[in-house]
Amino acid sequence: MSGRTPALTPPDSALAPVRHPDAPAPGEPIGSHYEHCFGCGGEQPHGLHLAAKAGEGVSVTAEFLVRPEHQGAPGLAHGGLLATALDDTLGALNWLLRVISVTGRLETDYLRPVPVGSVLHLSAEVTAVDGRKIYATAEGRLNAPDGPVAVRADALFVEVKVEHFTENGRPEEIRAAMDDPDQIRRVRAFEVNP
Ligand SMILES: CCCCCCCCCCCC(=O)SCCNC(=O)CCNC(=O)[C@H](O)C(C)(C)COP(=O)(O)OP(=O)(O)OC[C@H]1O[C@@H](n2cnc3c(N)ncnc32)[C@H](O)[C@@H]1OP(=O)(O)O
Repeated sequence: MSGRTPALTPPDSALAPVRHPDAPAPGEPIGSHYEHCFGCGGEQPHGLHLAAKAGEGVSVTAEFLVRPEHQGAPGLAHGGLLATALDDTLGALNWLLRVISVTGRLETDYLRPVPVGSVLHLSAEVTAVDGRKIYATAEGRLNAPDGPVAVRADALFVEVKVEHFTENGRPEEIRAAMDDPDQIRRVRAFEVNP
């Protein structure tokens, strides 16, 4: 198994993560931040449809049913999609910290093949915070929360302002999201920490 690169090792000055008082309660579904998100959006027909739940502390869990459209080799999940599943589960940690952050670096270990039809039980937690840098780790287990670990990742997320999205996203989608008459969807797409 690979070791962590220095960029993913929190410095001695890093602090333990703090669960936000308004974070969803353990066991509560987190829901999609954006309906067209490939990882968790309900309106992406070929998306992963990840359903994340808050865990204890600064952690989340999620499940991903590997469907035929997720194949790489015959009958096996594509590795890039497995990285996406890990990345999106890690992204859900934003709701526990109530900050907006994006993936800066993601290092993935593939430990076992993941057959089509498997349910990948994902879990992720923040391990340390250093200013805008959020260090986190995730793993995916086959077919049960205590099944064998098939994939794992270490990641660095970097806190950003909402302008990261509004100034860089394609204007059509930004406008559509901002004009969404559903206020909850509008807030989730743009304001993790209103
Ligand atoms: C609204 C709903 C939301 C909800 C959002 C939920 C989305 C969930 C989806 C899953 C998550 C994603 O896929 S997010 C999409 C994929 N990611 C992206 O598109 C990000 C693209 N990259 C960028 O925009 C940028 O590079 C940033 C924001 C990551 C960093 O740029 P910056 O803001 O200028 O900050 P910068 O000074 O460079 O970096 C800050 C600190 O982080 C460190 N750092 C930065 N990048 C790296 C890196 N790759 N490896 C190591 N370290 C790094 C720097 O050394 C520095 O450390 P020091 O000098 O301070 O020590």
